[in-house]
Amino acid sequence: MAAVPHCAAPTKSLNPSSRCSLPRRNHSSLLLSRTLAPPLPLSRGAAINRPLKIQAAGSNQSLNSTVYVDASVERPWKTSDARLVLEDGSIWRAKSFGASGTQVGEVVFNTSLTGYQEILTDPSYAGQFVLMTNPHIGNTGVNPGDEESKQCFLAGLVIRSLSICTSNWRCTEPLGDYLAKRNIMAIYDVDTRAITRRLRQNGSLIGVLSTEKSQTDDELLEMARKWKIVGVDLVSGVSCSAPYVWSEETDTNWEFIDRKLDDTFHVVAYDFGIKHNILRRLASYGCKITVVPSNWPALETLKMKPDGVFLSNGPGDPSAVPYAVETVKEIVGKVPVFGICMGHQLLGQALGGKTFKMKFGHHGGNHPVSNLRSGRVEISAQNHNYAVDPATLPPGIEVTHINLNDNSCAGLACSELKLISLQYHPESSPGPHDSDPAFREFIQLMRASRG
Ligand SMILES: NC(=O)CC[C@H](N)C(=O)O
Repeated sequence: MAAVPHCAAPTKSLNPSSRCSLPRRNHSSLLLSRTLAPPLPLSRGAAINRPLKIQAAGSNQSLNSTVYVDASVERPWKTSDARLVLEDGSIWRAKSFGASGTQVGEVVFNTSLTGYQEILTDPSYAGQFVLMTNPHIGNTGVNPGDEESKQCFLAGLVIRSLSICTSNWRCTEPLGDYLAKRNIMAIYDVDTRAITRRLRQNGSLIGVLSTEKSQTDDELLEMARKWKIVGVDLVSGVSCSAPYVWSEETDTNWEFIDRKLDDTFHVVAYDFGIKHNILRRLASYGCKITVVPSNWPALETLKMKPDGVFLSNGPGDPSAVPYAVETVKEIVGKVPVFGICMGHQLLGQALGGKTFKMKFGHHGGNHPVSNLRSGRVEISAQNHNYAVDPATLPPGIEVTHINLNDNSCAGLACSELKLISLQYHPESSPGPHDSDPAFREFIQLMRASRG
C-alpha cells in the first residue's frame, strides 16, 4: 500500500461514487491493484470522468472491470495546500488546517512544551504567527478553562505535526475545529526547525500565509515586504471597550498558595490585552479588580481611589501607544503600580527610558531569569519582542531581574515611586509558577502604602 506521510491526518476516504465490479474473490488483489493503477489526478478541479483499467495482482491480464474516478476524488491523505512566504524570499509549503485564505503577520517562535491554547488566546500575539518549536501539537485539544481571553487575536499558527487525535479528560474540541470557528489560519507539516533557525539567525520576519492558488508567490512576497508591525497601535484592537469588574479567582483545584491575605485591595487594571490568569491571580491574592480600557483617563482612575494600578501585557510596539505612556506618567508616584510585559515597557518609557525591538524576542515557558533581589533563578514564561534599555533609565530606578539568556532587563522597581514591573509573565498560563510571588509583592506595596 502506498505510504501515508507520517503526520498527515486522513481527510477523506475514496469517493463512494467510484464504482468497481470485481469479483469478491479478488478483494485483496483489488486493494493492491488500486495502488498499481495510474496515479489519481492531483488537481481537485480537473474533471476526469474516465475509466481506469484494473489489473489483478500477479496477473498479466487486465480484468474486465472499470473504476470510474470523478473530479472530486482525492488522495486519502492531505497534500500541501498552503504557502508561507517570508519576507526574505523563502517559500515554505505546508498543509493547512483551521481557516483558509491569505493572512499577513510577523513570525515568532515559541519554545513552550505545553499550553498552546493559552498561547493562542494571549492577546499579546496580535499581528503575529506563532510557530511552536515543540513538534507535536493538538494532542490535548482545547477546553473552555484554558482560554486567556475571549478571542484569538494572533495572525495564525505554524506547527510541525498535528496530532491525529486528542487525549485529555478536559478536551471539549479538537484544535482544528476550534481554529476554523475562530477564523484563524494554521499550517502543519512544515519544517519548523529550519524556520526557527532562520529567525534566530536573521531576526523576526514578516510572512504571508495563503491557501489561495490565485495568489502568485511574487504577490505574496510583495505583501510581506510591504506590511509593517513596528509603530502600529495594536493595543486598541484588543482592549476592552468599557470598564468591568473581575472577581473570579484561580480555581481551587489549581491553587497552590496558602489562603489569600485577610485584607482586600481595590486594583484598577489597564487592559492593553490582559490575560485572564493575571486577573485570577490578582483576585486570588485578595484584589477587587476594575478592568478599564487602554485609553481610560488617568484622572478617572485616580478618582476611583484605587489601592493600586495594574498595567497589563499587550501586543506590539510600546512606542506606538504614546497615549498610554502619558496615562502611566500621570499615575506613577500617586499609587502603587505593577506592570507586566507591555505594562513594564510603558512604565519604562513613562520613567524616561527607551524601548527597543529585539532580534527575535522571547517567547516560551522556559526562560531563566535572575531575580537580583532574592538571588534566585526563576524559570519564567515570556512573550515579548521589545525590551527596556536599562541604560536609558534615570537614577533611582533599580533593575531587579535579568534574563539569563541574553542579559536583557527583565524587571524594574523603585520603592520611592512604589512601583514594580516584570518583562515576563508571573501568572504563567502557560508556564512555570516560580514568579508567582510577584503578585504578593504588589499586595505588600499596596499594604505599605495604606500605612
Ligand atoms: N506580552 C506582552 O505584553 C508583549 C509586549 C510587547 N508587545 C512586545 O512584544 O514586546
